[in-house]
Amino acid sequence: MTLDVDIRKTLEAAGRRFTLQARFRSDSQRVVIYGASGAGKSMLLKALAGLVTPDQGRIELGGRCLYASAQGINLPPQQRELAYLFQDYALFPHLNVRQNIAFGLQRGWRNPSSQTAHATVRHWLAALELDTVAGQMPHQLSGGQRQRVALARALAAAPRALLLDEPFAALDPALRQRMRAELDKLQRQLGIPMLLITHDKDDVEAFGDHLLRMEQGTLVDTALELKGVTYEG
Ligand SMILES: Nc1ncnc2c1ncn2[C@@H]1O[C@H](COP(=O)(O)OP(=O)(O)OP(=O)(O)O)[C@@H](O)[C@H]1O
Repeated sequence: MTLDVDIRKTLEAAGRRFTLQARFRSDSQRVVIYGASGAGKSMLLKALAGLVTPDQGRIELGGRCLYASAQGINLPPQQRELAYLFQDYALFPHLNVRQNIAFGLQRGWRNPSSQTAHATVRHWLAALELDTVAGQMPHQLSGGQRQRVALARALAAAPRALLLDEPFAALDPALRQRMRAELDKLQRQLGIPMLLITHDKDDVEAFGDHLLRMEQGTLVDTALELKGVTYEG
């Protein structure tokens, strides 16, 4: 699936100005955006998801226009069919594992029953080895389990692509390695395109089939750099 992005956004706060400029095109199933803290990675991911509106530009995924300032197109997040995995997983603390996953299924379904036994929920509980903790609340889970629940909730909605914000940052080093291997396997099984932002070189090695570097708000396509193509931002 081709992701085609050309956006610009300027933010100003306390006399400081930050400009995000991102232009890239990728057919890769595994895109990694690498950069230091504050470089603008999260802002780019949020712009793709529809959580931040660029000042100008366009975003296309698989030939479908998600945003185009010139045409006044700006699909709301729920119509973009993208799953967003937040750095802290953002699980609903008052819902158990089964309910959290069910929440991903039906937009606007605010209160799924605790006995929800929807086939899709069962599928994702099994796929991510969460059967035994299905009735537990998020605070009763380990870090790795929490991440799996967030992934299951994201994937239950059958998104067209998965956006991951520092997916392993909240885990201790040993678990990080294991969860990296699990995500690697899952992504290959599902064949779902994913775009991951990180400042961790190990994530780049594991998932960076197409690597882009974010530097002070500007995106540099390392594939083009290697080919000697000048990037104009
Ligand atoms: N609402 C805002 N108003 C003004 N500036 C902002 C706002 N939100 C973020 N910024 C600035 O935009 C820049 C990019 O922030 P962003 O969160 O995208 O960085 P990041 O690369 O994801 O960093 P990290 O890895 O620490 O999450 C930062 O310098 C930040 O200070």
